[in-house]
Amino acid sequence: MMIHLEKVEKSYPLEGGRTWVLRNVDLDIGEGEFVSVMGPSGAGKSSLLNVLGLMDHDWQGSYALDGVEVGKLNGKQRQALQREKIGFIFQHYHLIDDLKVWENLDLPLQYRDVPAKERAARVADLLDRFQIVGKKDLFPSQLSGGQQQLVAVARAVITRPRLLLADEPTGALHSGQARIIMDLLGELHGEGMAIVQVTHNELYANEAQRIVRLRDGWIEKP
Ligand SMILES: Nc1ncnc2c1ncn2[C@@H]1O[C@H](COP(=O)(O)OP(=O)(O)OP(=O)(O)O)[C@@H](O)[C@H]1O
Repeated sequence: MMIHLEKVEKSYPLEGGRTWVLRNVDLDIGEGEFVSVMGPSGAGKSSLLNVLGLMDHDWQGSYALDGVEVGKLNGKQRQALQREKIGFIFQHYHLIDDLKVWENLDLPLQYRDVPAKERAARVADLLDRFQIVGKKDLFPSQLSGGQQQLVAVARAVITRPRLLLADEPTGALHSGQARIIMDLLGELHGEGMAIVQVTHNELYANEAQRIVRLRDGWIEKP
């Protein structure tokens, strides 16, 4: 199992008690599996993704990623594991405003010491695929919302992570752009990448192999 969650719980303190966000979550995701997470607003979908992506470490229970018990790692080890294995598409794009589009794409490859020639080839390939070659020297603020989301998706996959976590990757996109992203997710899955996508769209959810439904922090039994 690539991901093994057992009795994962998350809550926030609230006057006089706690508000629960994840309840007793047991979840297994296999190597290379493509899973959709659905559920009403506030059900805990983003919270679950943050736990899976090691963005959040303030939870109880057990989470093993490739056999490594994540709760036992310190901050530095968590960051190293995250960098090694996980790509994240955020709901808000988190692009770096003072880097040009191509520099935003290049940066994660620099972190991983990918040689310059290979970096340039991968950046060119994604710009081409996403039909944003003409935007490569612009800054994020000079792009439309949909274009920014495309760049964010490109940045998340450019390092070819083993696990891709996508929080509404098509949320701000018109259907043509959304199709480009869904086709890309399908291809990456075909190449063996494990993908967990949060979506409100039943059609896109069904392109995954399995749908996990959350409600009030609980996983609904199928
Ligand atoms: N810092 C916080 N303090 C208290 N409650 C929080 C905090 N952050 C999130 N929550 C609560 O956690 C619950 C789950 O939020 P989460 O963002 O995971 O939901 P979601 O299913 O992703 O929703 P959406 O579809 O609207 O994005 C919500 O009820 C939210 O109010």
